[in-house]
Amino acid sequence: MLSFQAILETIYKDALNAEDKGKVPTYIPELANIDINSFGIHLRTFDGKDYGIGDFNKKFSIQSISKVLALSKAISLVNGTVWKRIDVEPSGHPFNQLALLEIENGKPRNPLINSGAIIIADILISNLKNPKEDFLNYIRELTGDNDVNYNLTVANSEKNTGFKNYAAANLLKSFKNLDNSVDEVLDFYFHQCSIEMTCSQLTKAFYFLANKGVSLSNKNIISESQAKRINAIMLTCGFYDEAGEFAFEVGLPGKSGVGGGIVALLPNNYVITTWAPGLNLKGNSKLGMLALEQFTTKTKLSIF
Ligand SMILES: NC(=O)CC[C@H](N)C(=O)O
Repeated sequence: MLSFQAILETIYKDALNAEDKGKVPTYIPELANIDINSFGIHLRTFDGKDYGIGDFNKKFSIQSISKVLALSKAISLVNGTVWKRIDVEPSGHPFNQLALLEIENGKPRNPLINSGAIIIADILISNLKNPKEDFLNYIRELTGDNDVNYNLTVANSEKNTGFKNYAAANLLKSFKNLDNSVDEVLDFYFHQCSIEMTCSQLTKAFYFLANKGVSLSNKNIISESQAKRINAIMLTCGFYDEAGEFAFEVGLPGKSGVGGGIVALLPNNYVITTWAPGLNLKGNSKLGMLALEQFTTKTKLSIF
């Protein structure tokens, strides 16, 4: 097999030549300004090596990738409560779809679609002393790097335009599945989505999920069984109505965000992050998916 660096270089070159790079999202105005030609990949293997190419040290908006870290924090605080309020089934629908939520009486299909993540935000607000500060510190600790911050312009941009998230939170409230006020929960949720990180920071932050719940700095974040379950949820729900396609093409648990990032991992083996801001019609990074499909095909390192 070629070296990991050589494989990343081939994938990188091929992806840059792709004719269709997808489209940057415009529904969050701040994200529409990002250069569609940005592209980075970062890989960390369990023998302690790491490999990067392109814009892997440039910060981007992690958006829905934050949902996995918020879920991990909530589970570490109140495991049982989470599953009384949210299900663990793929939705087969876009991340911000509301119809199912109404039909299913305010119990979101899973914690990685917006309605589920809004409940996780509610749980964190109820259980953290200083929610926004504590959550940011949690991510800094996972990453081993204090240079991780909220982007307040992006958070405000979403606050002014996130009408569907307001609708979801109001629906949850009407079904009595939201303890705190709609405004307070969405303020936290928009901040959480606005966090900016690089590919290499995200690879570090997600290490504990590939490592039985133990972080890069050897701290027990969640139990081995909880890590297994979060990976199962990423595999079945991490890409909304494209989760099947991602499992089919790539074969790894992972999570995407509309900022163009994707983090994926092979337990006990590696964590990989890609960033390419152009999205496909389902809201997942077009080149990121292509690159990861190539990576697991060329290395034969997937869960299947
Ligand atoms: N898929 C995403 O990354 C969506 C996150 C975005 N902040 C939203 O709520 O719409």
